[in-house]
Amino acid sequence: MTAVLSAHDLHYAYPGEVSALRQLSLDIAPGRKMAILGPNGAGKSTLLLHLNGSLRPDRGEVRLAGQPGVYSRRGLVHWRSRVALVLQDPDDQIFAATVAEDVSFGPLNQGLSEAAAALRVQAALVALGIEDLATRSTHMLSGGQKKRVAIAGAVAMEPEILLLDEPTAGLDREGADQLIALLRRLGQRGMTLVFSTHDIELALALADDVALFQNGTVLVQGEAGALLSDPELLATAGLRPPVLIELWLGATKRGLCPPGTRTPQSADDLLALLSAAPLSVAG
Ligand SMILES: Nc1ncnc2c1ncn2[C@@H]1O[C@H](COP(=O)(O)OP(=O)(O)OP(=O)(O)O)[C@@H](O)[C@H]1O
Repeated sequence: MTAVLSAHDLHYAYPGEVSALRQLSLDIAPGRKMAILGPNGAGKSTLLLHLNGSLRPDRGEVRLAGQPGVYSRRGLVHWRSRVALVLQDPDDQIFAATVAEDVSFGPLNQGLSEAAAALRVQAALVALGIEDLATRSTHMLSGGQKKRVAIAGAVAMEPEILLLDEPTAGLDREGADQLIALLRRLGQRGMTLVFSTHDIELALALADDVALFQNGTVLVQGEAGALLSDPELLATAGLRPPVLIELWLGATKRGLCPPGTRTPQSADDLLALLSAAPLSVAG
């Protein structure tokens, strides 16, 4: 399998700073949802900025479908039409006067006609559940609304790969749940998703794959179910398994869950496993 996007031995230091990325290698498989999981300051945002060519590594290489990234103006337009990035702070991303204008920026920049861009805008606003905000001034939005507008702007570009920096930060529970559902739908349509988070529960709920990040490098990457249910491995990154996994591991140890089953990703998954256990053991 060729990675759709990959990083090879990246090194990067901000001007005057100690290094933010070191010896970082990562493979992103097509059509998968990957969590970049790590604590504050680990370098997650810096990595995402490299993955769409916004930052250029001091050493190493980012490859798009196996080809080295091209940093010329034309190369970057092509790169960013395939790999869209949603920044952590929507105020860094939104600059047009109205929501519809802002969301149309990407498609128009891709060379679409006004009419084709308008269709993309409408579809993205519907997908994010914010079609009623189309004509609103971007200055008059709440933080959560701005976040959705920023995501709509990226979705409207119909990228192959969508990078999201802390996508649920600043959203309330309902907003976060809606966003997770949307990202799952985009994943089902074949879009590759890469999101950074320090929230291990979000990684479990959404990711197929996880890259454990610490001090500017990837400690390990692997399938989410296996990685998030390995307490020793997680401890090396200063993390504990998600609560659901701790319950599942404890229940399996006590014979309340059949061994060797798939890692549960939700409370419903765990309840199904518990109800499948033989009554004589469970009782
Ligand atoms: N613009 C910048 N100039 C200088 N140093 C920076 C800049 N942005 C980030 N850094 C430094 O680079 C390192 C990695 O930061 P980065 O924002 O990539 O981490 P992160 O894992 O995304 O953190 P968080 O979860 O807090 O967003 C940190 O030490 C940070 O202080």
